[in-house]
Amino acid sequence: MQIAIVTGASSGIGKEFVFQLTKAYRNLDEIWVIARREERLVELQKKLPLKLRILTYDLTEEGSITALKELLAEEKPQIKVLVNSSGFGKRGYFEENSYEDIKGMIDLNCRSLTEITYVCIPYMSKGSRIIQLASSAAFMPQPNFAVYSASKSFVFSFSRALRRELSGKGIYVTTVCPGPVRTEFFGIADSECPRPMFKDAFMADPVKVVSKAIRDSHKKKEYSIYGGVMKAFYVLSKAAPHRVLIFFADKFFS
Ligand SMILES: NC(=O)C1=CN([C@@H]2O[C@H](COP(=O)(O)OP(=O)(O)OC[C@H]3O[C@@H](n4cnc5c(N)ncnc54)[C@H](OP(=O)(O)O)[C@@H]3O)[C@@H](O)[C@H]2O)C=CC1
Ligand SMILES: CC(=O)[C@H](N)C(=O)O
Repeated sequence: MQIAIVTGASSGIGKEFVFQLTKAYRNLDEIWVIARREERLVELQKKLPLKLRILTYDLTEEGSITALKELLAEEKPQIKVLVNSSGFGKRGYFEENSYEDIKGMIDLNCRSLTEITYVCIPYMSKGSRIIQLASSAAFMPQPNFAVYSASKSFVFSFSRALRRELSGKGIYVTTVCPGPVRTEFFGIADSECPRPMFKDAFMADPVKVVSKAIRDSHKKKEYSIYGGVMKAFYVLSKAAPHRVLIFFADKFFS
């Protein structure tokens, strides 16, 4: 059985991946979709011809990835694509964030992504793809979004090294680093601290971000950055001293 696995499939970027993978990978037998909101996943199934395996997991809960591991051992599928899209961020100064949110960001964005990748690799082979959702927030430390941006730097760093390690097996890892994308993400992220207004000017369409990510993954690209502004930001984050960028980010953009 050939499958794709998509985490964060109940909303936003993950959900869009499910739609677009159905068209981009014609030989899939199933897409395994992971999120907490089962009703959303059931609704998604109604819109798709391909069978979805609905896995209602809270990935921060002990045992959820063990359940996935056991299911993989039982079904022994060939994983053609893994998309790790579950994630959340909470804006605000570190000491003002609740520790529950801080721990949750690290747990979901870093630990669960790492563990899912680990349990899936044994079921991948030459030509399989891993698509990891990092963010443009990975490019430099961001005051007022400190733990989120650090969690995404982890994803970016881990995934680029993993790409090298897996290249001998013909498994390709692409890290997706979007700027702001119009999804439900901001309902949670901005609930206690509004986002800087300028972000609204760069809000991208998830359809375009995902379409580029799938194209870049097919081209075996190391990373996928949608839009000229975010590409320029990436170059700036490489060229300018982070001390200076962090100062301006805190003063004008937090
Ligand atoms: N939107 C943006 O501007 C950007 C987003 N990103 C990244 O892209 C990824 C997707 O974000 P986006 O689609 O925008 O956000 P959404 O809020 O729209 O989707 C987040 C997804 O993660 C799932 N999720 C959240 N918590 C858990 C949990 N504990 N266990 C299992 N699943 C969970 C949600 O499902 P449910 O609630 O049903 O569990 C949902 O499907 C994230 O990693 C985000 O950091 C990167 C750059 C920009
Ligand atoms: C939420 C994100 O990850 C985005 N890159 C942003 O900085 O708004």
